[in-house]
Amino acid sequence: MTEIRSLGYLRVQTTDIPRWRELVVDGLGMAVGSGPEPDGLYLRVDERRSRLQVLPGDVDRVLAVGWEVRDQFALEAVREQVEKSGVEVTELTEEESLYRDAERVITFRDPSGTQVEVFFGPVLDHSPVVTPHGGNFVTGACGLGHVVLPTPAATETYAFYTEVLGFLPRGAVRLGGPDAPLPARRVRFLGVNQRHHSLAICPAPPTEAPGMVHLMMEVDTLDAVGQALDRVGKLGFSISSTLGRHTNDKMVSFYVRAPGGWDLEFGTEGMLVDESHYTAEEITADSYWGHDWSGTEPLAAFQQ
Ligand SMILES: Cc1ccc(O)c(O)c1CC[C@@H]1C(=O)CC[C@]2(C)C(=O)CC[C@@H]12
Ligand SMILES: [Fe+2]
Repeated sequence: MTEIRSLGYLRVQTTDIPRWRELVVDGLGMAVGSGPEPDGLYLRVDERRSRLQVLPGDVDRVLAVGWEVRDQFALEAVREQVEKSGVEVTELTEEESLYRDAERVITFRDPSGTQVEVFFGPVLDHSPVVTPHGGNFVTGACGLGHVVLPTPAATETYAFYTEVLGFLPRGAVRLGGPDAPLPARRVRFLGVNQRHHSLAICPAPPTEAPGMVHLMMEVDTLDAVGQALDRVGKLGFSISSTLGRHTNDKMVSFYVRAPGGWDLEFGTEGMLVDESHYTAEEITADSYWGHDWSGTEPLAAFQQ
C-alpha cells in the first residue's frame, strides 16, 4: 500500500499571470489565496492556504507536482523507497518548504523528468473560502484532483509510480482505440485514494520543458460546471473538449486550454472507488457522450 494519501498541490510557472487569473478566478471560480511570493497567484479551493500556485517566470512550464503523506514517518518511508530504486532524493530547506506551505518536503524527478515533491504538514487557512461565483470544490481525502502527465518513457514511469511509490493501477485506455495496430499504447490511470485516478500517464513525444496534459478539479454540482463553461467561453478561452461523461470515473467534465498549452479539466460527479471490490479495467471509449475534442488546439506536450 502506498504512503501517498492524495494529490496535494500543483506549482506552475507562466509568462502571463493576468490571463491565468482570468481563467482560474473569473472563469473557473477559484478563490484568490495568499502565499509568500508577492507576484505569485495562489489559488484556494478549501482550507489549505493554496492548492494551485501560479508563479511568474520567463517560460510556461510545470514546476512540481506535490503529493501528500500522513506525517514525517511516511515521508521517510517514501524517501527510502525512492533512494532504494536508485533515484536521488533532495530534502528542501525549511525556507523552501515554507514556500510550499508544508512542514517538510522531499523532491526527486520521476523517469519522465517531472519534478515530484512529497510533503507532510500542509499549512491551513481557516478563513471562509469565498469563491467568486459560489462554487464548492470537492477535495478532502480525495485531494486536489488529478493530473495527466505526458511521457516519452511510459513503461518506466508506470513502473516507478506503481512499484516504487505504490500507486494503485486504476485501468487504462488504448490510444487510437481498441482496433489500433499493436503494440498497444495505453494511457494508464493510477489512484491513491477513493478518487478514481489522481494521476494518469499519457505516452507523448519528448519535449524540452516538463509538461502537463491536464489538471482536473472537481466541483459539487453540474450547474457549477455548466456555469464555469459559460464563463470561460465568454472570457475567450479555447474549449479543448466539450462537456461529456467519462466511462471510467463517470465524471461529467469539459476541458479548457490554459496559457502554457495544456488543459484544465473541470468536472463533477466523479465516482468513489471501493478497493474491496475494484479491479482495473480497460475502457474502449473515453466517454458515454460528449467530449468532442475536434475543436482542440495542439497540446504543447505533443509538439516536438
Ligand atoms: C479517457 C479519460 C478518462 C478520464 C479522464 O479524467 C480523462 O481525462 C480521460 C482523457 C485522457 C486523455 C486526454 O486528456 C487527452 C486526449 C487523450 C490522450 C486521448 O486521445 C485518449 C485519452 C485522452
Ligand atoms: Fe482527466
